[in-house]
Amino acid sequence: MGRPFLKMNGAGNDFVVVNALETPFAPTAEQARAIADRTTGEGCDQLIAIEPSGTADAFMRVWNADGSMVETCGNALRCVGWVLMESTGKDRVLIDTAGGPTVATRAEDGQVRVDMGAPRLHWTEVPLAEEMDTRGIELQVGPIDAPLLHTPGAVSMGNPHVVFFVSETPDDGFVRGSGSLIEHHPLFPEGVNVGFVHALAPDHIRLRVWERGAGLTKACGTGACAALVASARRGVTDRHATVDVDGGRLRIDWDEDTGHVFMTGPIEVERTGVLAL
Ligand SMILES: N[C@H](CCC[C@H](N)C(=O)O)C(=O)O
Repeated sequence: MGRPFLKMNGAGNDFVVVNALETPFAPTAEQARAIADRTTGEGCDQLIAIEPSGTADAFMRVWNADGSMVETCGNALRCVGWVLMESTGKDRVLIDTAGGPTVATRAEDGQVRVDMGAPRLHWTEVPLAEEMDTRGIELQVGPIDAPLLHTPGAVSMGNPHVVFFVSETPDDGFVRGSGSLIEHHPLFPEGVNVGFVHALAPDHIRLRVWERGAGLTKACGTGACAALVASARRGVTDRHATVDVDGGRLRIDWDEDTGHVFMTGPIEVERTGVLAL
């Protein structure tokens, strides 16, 4: 018995989305990895399940391409928010995740806005393996006397992020080489998503991300949120910025009153399919 799914993306970050509101969906890590495989499976950055929730319109479960189950996924929240709003006729839906509750609403031009909640900024919340100032942690890559990368910010959006500030947009080789090195660095007990911020203006960032468990992706929603928060904390940008990622453009706002981070961006339904589980 096959399992229907929607193939979707948010700014190019792509997902296989399974509606598990009526029928449970519990793939093993190996099955999740096989689905995500771009050669022999459906191919996606993350596998997503929309599950029932006693406290929200739905619970969103996330598996990375490597089969690991993780806390949350910003771009997928926008896609799942769209699916739920379309199916219920609502303009606002509450989506719970292992990284905390979020609210999705319709935005202009068919885009979806998600309230990602407040960033978690204490070293124990990222988490880090030792106490550090998360505005600029003691981590460097490359020669001791001339590091290629150093003093990044660290932020959790429900999932762990380290954010480096670079003076030019890094190429694929640099992102892959340094990202894969840092993803499993012992300073990050739960691993980490690695962002590279090239600040173009106080309200404009170019961002590339090496994702924990998925590698170099076209966009990372929580990564864009973490990048804006880390940049604002360092005075590199304001609290409101356009974030250009490989697959498109996101708008990130770190609200002064609520302390919540809002992400607005496009969603796309690419196709439907059936999983041969
Ligand atoms: N790789 C992330 C999960 C997906 C995040 C990303 N795709 C997003 O849009 O936030 C992690 O292991 O925490």
